[in-house]
Amino acid sequence: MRKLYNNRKLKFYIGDVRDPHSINAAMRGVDYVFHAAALKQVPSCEFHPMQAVRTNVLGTENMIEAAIANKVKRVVCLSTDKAVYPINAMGISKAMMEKVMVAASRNLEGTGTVVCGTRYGNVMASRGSVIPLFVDQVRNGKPITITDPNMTRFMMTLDDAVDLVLYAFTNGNNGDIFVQKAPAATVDVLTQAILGLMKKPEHEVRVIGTRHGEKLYEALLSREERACAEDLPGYFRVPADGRDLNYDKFVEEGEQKITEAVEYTSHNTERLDVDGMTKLLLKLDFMQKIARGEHAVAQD
Ligand SMILES: O=c1ccn([C@@H]2O[C@H](COP(=O)(O)OP(=O)(O)O[C@H]3O[C@H](CO)[C@@H](O)[C@H](O)[C@H]3O)[C@@H](O)[C@H]2O)c(=O)[nH]1
Repeated sequence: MRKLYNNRKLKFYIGDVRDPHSINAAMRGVDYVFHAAALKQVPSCEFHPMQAVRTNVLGTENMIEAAIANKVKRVVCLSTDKAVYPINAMGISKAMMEKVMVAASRNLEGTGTVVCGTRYGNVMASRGSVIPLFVDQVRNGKPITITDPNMTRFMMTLDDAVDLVLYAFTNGNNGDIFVQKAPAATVDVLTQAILGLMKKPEHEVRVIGTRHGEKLYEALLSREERACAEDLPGYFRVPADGRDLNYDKFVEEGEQKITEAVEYTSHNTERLDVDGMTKLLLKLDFMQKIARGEHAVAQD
């Protein structure tokens, strides 16, 4: 990376969020932190859950403590839709990461540090994800392996993900979690759109069944969060629950709203058809190259 970017403003450190000393050194003199370090692949976390705890939960605690100690002004933690109603180790560890962030946010008065978070869905064509996998399968003449044609996922471009992080960075109060409103598609629609762009509509497709820890659909907001989320143009803001442990002080407000609220999921958001999915795919440099028959490498 140092050679690739060749920019004197960039400094690279060898370290690990699991090692507090290494991140403390990297945070000296830093104003802002975007915390993206994570074990993010669902099946591998399923087999190694404690590794997910070490990086995603304890690593976040280390990072926030180092940020406070070094008087960092703003910290944005990146989470995932898989943290909502989590069923897999990756999602559970990210849900705990959010809890660590929100709990820390309650004790920051007077420190000058603000911590907030973002939650997003699948970043299209990110490294190790389904789009580059399907493209490789087609190129190598292998069948496309579909888990479940009816499974839906939120679809975001890398630019959308960056916009969300910058939105949180600009607008976040302590403990806020921001979610971007996003369309979704079924795996079947995604497959048809990719095959159409690669001009291989007849390519063999094989259904392999759901992988470890996978959900039929994802949620970006739980019902309880939707009831208290601020509905902003393009985004939702979930404020931290600001109550303390003296629950008897608080009137039971908001229960009616929770009954009426509906979670925000990849099944009930705007649904893309093959045309819509194709248009969205063509926003990606990666897919434009693939559609032209050129070589392309997935982004991180
Ligand atoms: O051979 C395959 C692999 C995947 N899929 C499906 O494609 C969709 C997307 O899969 P994948 O790209 O592996 O992403 P997810 O497992 O949904 O997880 C990604 O998206 C999350 C956001 O939801 C991030 O938090 C994770 O880090 C990231 O790996 C899912 O419905 C899979 O079942 C297939 O049909 N066939």
